[in-house]
Amino acid sequence: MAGNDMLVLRHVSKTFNRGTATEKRALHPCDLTVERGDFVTIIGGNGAGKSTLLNIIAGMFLPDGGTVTLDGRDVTLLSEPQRARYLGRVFQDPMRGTAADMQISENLAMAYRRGKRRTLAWGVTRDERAMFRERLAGLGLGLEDRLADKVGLLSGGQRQALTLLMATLQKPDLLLLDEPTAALDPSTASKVLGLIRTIVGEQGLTTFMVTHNMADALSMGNRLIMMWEGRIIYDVRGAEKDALSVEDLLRKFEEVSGSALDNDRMLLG
Ligand SMILES: Nc1ncnc2c1ncn2[C@@H]1O[C@H](COP(=O)(O)OP(=O)(O)OP(=O)(O)O)[C@@H](O)[C@H]1O
Repeated sequence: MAGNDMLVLRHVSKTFNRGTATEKRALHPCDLTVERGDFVTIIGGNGAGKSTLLNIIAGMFLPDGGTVTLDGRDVTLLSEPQRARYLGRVFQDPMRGTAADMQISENLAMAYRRGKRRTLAWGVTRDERAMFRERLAGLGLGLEDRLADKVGLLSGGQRQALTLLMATLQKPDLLLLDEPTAALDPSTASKVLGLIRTIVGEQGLTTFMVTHNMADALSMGNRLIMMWEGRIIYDVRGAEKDALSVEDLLRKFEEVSGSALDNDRMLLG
């Protein structure tokens, strides 16, 4: 394997409810190589297999066949908690990434200690607190003065920003963003996208971002993948991606699928 490949999927497939009336092939055998530092945006209609792909990478469930290799390690059979130390994840639901009844500093401490040997005494050290304050200040949301506040007091956008910070506090091999701004109002969404851009850029993180917003899929990242019916039908990067418009994406979708993109949630930007 080339040393620059961060994630390699080989013939990864997934069928739900096999052998029953509700059998659903969510992912046809799929091959994908993601280079270190790639920022891949993923678009596609409802049920195209985007979340299935992310969930297989995260170890939420095992593929029926194929292998997942992360930074040279075969992680195909590793459980989700075993994989968690290599991955950072932000979900669509702002409630999911953080513990509401714990303080901001405690949430950050949990993220910071992930994968390390637990210390016996619970409690946030003075050094950690200073580091958290500095990192929170970088978000530009005033959270650095609210370390002792319970996370449940924060707005959805603040929680997503905090989840993003937690997911990247220990530089992950791979950052998985599953529609991270879909539940936010447009101005908050654009702030969170700005933070994603900054943090990913600063750390040079290898990143996947599922989005229903075509304009965001075009403006973020260096590579774009389009999915349809459990297949990757378009994969474009660099200058070729930069030159694309939303209309180009719609045309591409029609060309490959033989149908217009019919999706209430698909935002054309
Ligand atoms: N746990 C599951 N059990 C049964 N079927 C599932 C499960 N998860 C996903 N599916 C089915 O697999 C297909 C792909 O779903 P997936 O969630 O990956 O699509 P998606 O592209 O993320 O769609 P959306 O944009 O609507 O979230 C869909 O038909 C879905 O109903």
